[in-house]
Amino acid sequence: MTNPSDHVLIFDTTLRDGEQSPGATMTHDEKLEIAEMLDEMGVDIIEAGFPIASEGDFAAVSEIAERSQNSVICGLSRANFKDIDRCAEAVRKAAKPRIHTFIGTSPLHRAIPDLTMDEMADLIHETVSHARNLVDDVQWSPMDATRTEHDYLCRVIEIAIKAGATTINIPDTVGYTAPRESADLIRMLIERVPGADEIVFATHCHNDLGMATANALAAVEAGARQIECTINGLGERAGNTALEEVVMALKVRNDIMPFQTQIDTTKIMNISRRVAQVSGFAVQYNKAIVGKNAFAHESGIHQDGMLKNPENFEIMRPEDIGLAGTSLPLGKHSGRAALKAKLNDLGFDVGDNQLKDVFVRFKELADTKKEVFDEDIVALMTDGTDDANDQLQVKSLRVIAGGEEKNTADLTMTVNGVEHKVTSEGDGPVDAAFNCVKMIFPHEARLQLYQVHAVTEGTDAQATVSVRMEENGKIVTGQSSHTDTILASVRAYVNALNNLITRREKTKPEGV
Ligand SMILES: CC(=O)SCCNC(=O)CCNC(=O)[C@H](O)C(C)(C)COP(=O)(O)OP(=O)(O)OC[C@H]1O[C@@H](n2cnc3c(N)ncnc32)[C@H](O)[C@@H]1OP(=O)(O)O
Ligand SMILES: CC(C)C(=O)C(=O)O
Repeated sequence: MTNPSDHVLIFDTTLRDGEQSPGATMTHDEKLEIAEMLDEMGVDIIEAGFPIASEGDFAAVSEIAERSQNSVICGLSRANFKDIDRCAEAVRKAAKPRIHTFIGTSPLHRAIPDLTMDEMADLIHETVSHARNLVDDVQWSPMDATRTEHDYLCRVIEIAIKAGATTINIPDTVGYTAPRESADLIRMLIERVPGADEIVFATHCHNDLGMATANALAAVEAGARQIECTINGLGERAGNTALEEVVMALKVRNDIMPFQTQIDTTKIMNISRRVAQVSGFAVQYNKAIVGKNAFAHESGIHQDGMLKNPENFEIMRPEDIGLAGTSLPLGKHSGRAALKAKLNDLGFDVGDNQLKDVFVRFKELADTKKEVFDEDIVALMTDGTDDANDQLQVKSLRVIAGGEEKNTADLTMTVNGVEHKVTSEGDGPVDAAFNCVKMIFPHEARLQLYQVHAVTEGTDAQATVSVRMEENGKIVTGQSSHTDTILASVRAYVNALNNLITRREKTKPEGV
């Protein structure tokens, strides 16, 4: 018989098993902050640390116990009185204290303290009884349960229940089990262990084979009613079951997994970011639920589908986990629908022809950049170059720069449709390229300002170049943006010259 209750308790062990990830150590204050966030988001039980491990761990568990408002506060202890007493002392001030004690029961783990099966059974009875004399809420774990002989597992769980354990946790310590086996194990224990219906079975899965979430959910379907998990799946080796994954799976697929948690899912994103910061473990981009790309769509077909109806490509709303919304980052796979939506967002009202033109330049840019940012789009829209009616047009540019030698540029430009190719030297690549322009289009205009700034971050950022020139007291400007700074410079310069030509024509005396 499976457990008839549909409420699944969420036991978070970010501060204990999560902190055991090499390098994830958190400071005292960071632990208090994370515990407060867990408490506020509705976590039923917080495993705050391993009090015997160090003075620091003891202090953190004690202070979290004192401060917690809603959650049960739990500490871990080995199967000895010293650990259990220290743990009891640490959780003493909690409104709802829990002692969690464990010992490895599989053949491999029984060999560590070198105990016979009977000796270990006696030790379990003594230690769980001792813990139960100190607090009412005792959790016991047969470490490496999934590699423990079933008969022995049933025997020691029965002993722990009789000694007063109120929660029996079934750890898949080395991430070895698989969903069907995880469910069968819980079902077998519920059927065979006397007193199983009096306690809560918990599932504690590791992710060594990438199955922690699936194994935890399978255990719940078989009757477990407590999931042990961590924020971002932090934990020993490949980590633990990720809290955000099991909670959202139960929410999104409640039709086939009709279980409830009391987690306020809108707080997920915030705590995920904070745990990533304090642990120093960045969340991978494609991580389920909390990865940067979990609610981002770059490809045109998906973006178009998302704009028509978000349900086309999203099974949950970003707001459900506390994100402001879906993002449709623009890149080389994007299409016109997303570009138009972005232009509208940025305040540009474009007609079909202009969209067609901008789209061509956008694709050219996207081919040279990983991601096209809002600033890149603004730069594309305000770029003064590439007007088909311009008298001067840059066709190609090649520069040889660096080293001791003078820099050289080869420029091909058309003047009123006639192609010119020249080569020139200069004091730098920009100077060499500008000298080429002067050879093709000689003029007396003075360069007053030449300014470059990166529109976005990174070495593939677009550079926006602004040029100001003066001729007979008249000022003209030119602008261009490109990931190639030298090309942007030449195009800005030529843009200013085209504006100068237009200005000359407008101001020339009539009849001349
Ligand atoms: C699967 C898990 O996540 S289990 C939790 C793992 N977490 C940690 O280990 C983090 C905290 N641990 C620590 O700070 C230290 O290991 C301490 C303070 C607990 C112990 O430190 P030490 O006394 O130096 O022992 P050490 O770490 O070298 O070895 C562990 C000892 O605990 C014993 N032990 C391990 N598990 C248990 C257990 N459940 N019950 C009783 N004894 C145990 C081992 O047999 C070994 O004993 P020994 O020293 O007599 O050989
Ligand atoms: C202490 C136990 C629950 C544990 O962390 C494990 O077995 O992975």
